[in-house]
Amino acid sequence: MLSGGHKGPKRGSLSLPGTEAGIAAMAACYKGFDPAAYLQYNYTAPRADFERQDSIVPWKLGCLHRAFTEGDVSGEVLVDIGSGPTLYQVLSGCEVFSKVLLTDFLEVNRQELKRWLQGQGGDSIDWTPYLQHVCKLEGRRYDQISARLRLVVSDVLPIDVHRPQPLARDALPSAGADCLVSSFCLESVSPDFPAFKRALIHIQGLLRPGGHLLLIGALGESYYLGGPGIKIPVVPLDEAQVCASLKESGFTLIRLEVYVLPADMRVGVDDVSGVFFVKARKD
Ligand SMILES: Nc1ncnc2c1ncn2[C@@H]1O[C@H](CN(CCC[C@H]2CNCc3c2ccc(Cl)c3Cl)CC[C@H](N)C(=O)O)[C@@H](O)[C@H]1O
Repeated sequence: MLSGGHKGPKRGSLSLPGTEAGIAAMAACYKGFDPAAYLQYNYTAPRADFERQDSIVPWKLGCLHRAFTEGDVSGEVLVDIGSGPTLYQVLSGCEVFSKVLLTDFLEVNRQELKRWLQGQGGDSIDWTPYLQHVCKLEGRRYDQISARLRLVVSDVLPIDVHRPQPLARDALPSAGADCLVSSFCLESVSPDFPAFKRALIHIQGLLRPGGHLLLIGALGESYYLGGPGIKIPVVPLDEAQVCASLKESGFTLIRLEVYVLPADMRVGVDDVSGVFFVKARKD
């Protein structure tokens, strides 16, 4: 109960003053997000150096490749939560699923993805090295993987993980998606740890029971640059908080892998110290 006998709103609702203000403040931070700069910061060398085993992007692609192809992940519908202007998250998944949905909060990011999918050129980044790397991992042909991606990615939808219903109602089958992938989203869009945990519960609701969650995130990060001078606060997480949040939101952890950033991967665009990869299943 709030002071003075005033009956406060029920716990965990969006209408808690601090929560609503914090979520609005995060949305305001994202107004200046610059997809081209963001891609430059995180998706070129050294963070995306395919000649280096200890580069972040090859590590992420390896985790996703193993998780999608070890035989337990199956179904029709894969949703990527908070895609940003990137599609590396679904390169392995697009071979397993016949319907892939990309999602983001910002129109500028959705436009970036739609542009690549239409194949008319003018992209902010050349995804060729990414597709070639995954082809090598999976023994697939380059022209086959890009055609497959354009075939199965059926939409790029707006999403807000702070809403109990993050997607439009008709976006998914009534049973939910068969698999979710989400990379660096929840901790980078939440004002605090309670909001991170609520967002995890919201996306859990998008998944059918027995469906899989492949979650990539930052450890020990407090900010990142979403563009020149666009400093976005991040909820600093440790492994214990990640594992506890998964358990609390109705997931069984299958595997947790951790990558510790070598010094030369710290390039001044954030203060992230590690990256986690989680494979989990909805109870
Ligand atoms: N309410 C909201 N609801 C839903 N989605 C929202 C909301 N609000 C904002 N978004 C959207 O989330 C997306 C977060 N986005 C940037 C953070 C990553 C960044 C910072 N942390 C360390 C790190 C990063 C990137 C690479 C590497 Cl290697 C590292 Cl270490 C992830 C994009 C993509 N998935 C990626 O993997 O790069 C963004 O596109 C928003 O538009």
